[in-house]
Amino acid sequence: MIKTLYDKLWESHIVRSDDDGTTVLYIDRHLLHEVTSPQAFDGLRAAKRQLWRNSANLAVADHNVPTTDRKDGIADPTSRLQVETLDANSKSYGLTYFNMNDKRQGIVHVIGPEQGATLPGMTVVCGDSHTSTHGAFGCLAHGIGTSEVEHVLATQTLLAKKSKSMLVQVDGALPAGVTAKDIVLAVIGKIGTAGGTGYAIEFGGSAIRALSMEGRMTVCNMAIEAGARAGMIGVDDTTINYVKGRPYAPAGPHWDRAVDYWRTLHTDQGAQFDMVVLLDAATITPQVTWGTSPEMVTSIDGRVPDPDLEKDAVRRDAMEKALVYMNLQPNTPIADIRIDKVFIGSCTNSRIEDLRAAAAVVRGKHRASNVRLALVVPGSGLVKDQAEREGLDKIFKDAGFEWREPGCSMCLAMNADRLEPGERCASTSNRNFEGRQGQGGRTHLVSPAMAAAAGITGHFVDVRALR
Ligand SMILES: CC(C)[C@H](C(=O)O)[C@@H](O)C(=O)O
Ligand code: SF4
Repeated sequence: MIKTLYDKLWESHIVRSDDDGTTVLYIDRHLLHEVTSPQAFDGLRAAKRQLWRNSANLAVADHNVPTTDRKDGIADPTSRLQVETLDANSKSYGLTYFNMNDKRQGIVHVIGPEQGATLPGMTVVCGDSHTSTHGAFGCLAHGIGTSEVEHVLATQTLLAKKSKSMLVQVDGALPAGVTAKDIVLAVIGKIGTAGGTGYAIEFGGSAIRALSMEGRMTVCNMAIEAGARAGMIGVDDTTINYVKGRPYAPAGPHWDRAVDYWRTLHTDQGAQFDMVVLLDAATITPQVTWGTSPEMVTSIDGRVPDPDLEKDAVRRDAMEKALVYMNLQPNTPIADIRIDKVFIGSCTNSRIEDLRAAAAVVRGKHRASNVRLALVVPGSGLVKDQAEREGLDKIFKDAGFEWREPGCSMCLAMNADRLEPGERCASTSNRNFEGRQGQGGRTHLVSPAMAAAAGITGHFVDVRALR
């Protein structure tokens, strides 16, 4: 029988399925962080339930951790309480937990794959929308709510209904200087933030196949911003080579058996999708968002759009509102927009390859005088170590960029790293909603190379012209 990757992942995890499609799905890996787990543990305790399968869980503190000296602990009482609560819950339930001083600590979506805790063929859930990231490994991976976190802890299953399937096929060669982030921003620009609603998206095509695992994770990470709960990519040699030798990956004879199975995890030739979207990689340029939704995006050589030219009244309203919030005038060339801060980090773009790309741009140059702060926040302690072994920290520091400890940081400003009201930021993160990086802050989403380039010139610039 001819199947999509999604069919295969779904069917191999059904515990029970009712006539109306309601399905009890087995969950292989459950990742936890401090924001969405406290009530789940409270519920578990109140009902006197135990963990169904302790070893399926991996917990880490990431959203609220400081990115400067951690010896002083966490100053903000709310953040401190959240992290201490995860410390205590992990201890009392005997969970595997990377606390904030553990070298392996980092953003939950960076450390899962890094540890080999995310493996092809798994169902992976976490109380976090960007769990779609893990789909890059040929997994069925998506975010869940806090009551579902409790359900998974107690039963290792989830109640779910199958989504429709969408193939986003990106063929051709990406131009130099254009990255996975530009692909996914271009996809969202094309289908919109509601385009994937009700679908599980598989990304395919030669441009996706050519991406590293880091790049594939960037693409799947933002499937949720296209409205889909899950994004996924079929398994190939790139996947298998990445997983090999990681701490939680199978070894010895188990490895060979696993690889045999993993190699079946791709969509069969001729399988049908409910919807197919095609993109030509050769036409994609460096992307910059200009508004307060990831779909409000254009090319670096474009201009801020003019709402007066928009015929749809709802869209026109949203554009007008966004331009007021962003303090931008219609028709302004994107390259004329000056920035105050740079943020290189987040589960979208804080892996080693992202840091290498940014460092290659800033090497031997210096932060522009109008850029008050340029933060580089590695996705994990191990990414940070690797970057330091390669001398990337020195390149950033010499260029006037700050080199920080791992965590979510200024992606959502739950810790001390934030934009002040009115500040404008070139950010490698995934959301540009009002106030996302601090109240009144203005976020422009870009790739790491583009964020680095903006940090050097003080305004958005085509990174391809800078080299
Ligand atoms: C805090 C968490 C629930 C949230 C999410 O689910 O995405 C966060 O990670 C985000 O990126 O906004
Ligand atoms: S880095 Fe940002 S998007 Fe990712 S989990 Fe943290 S807050 Fe959410």
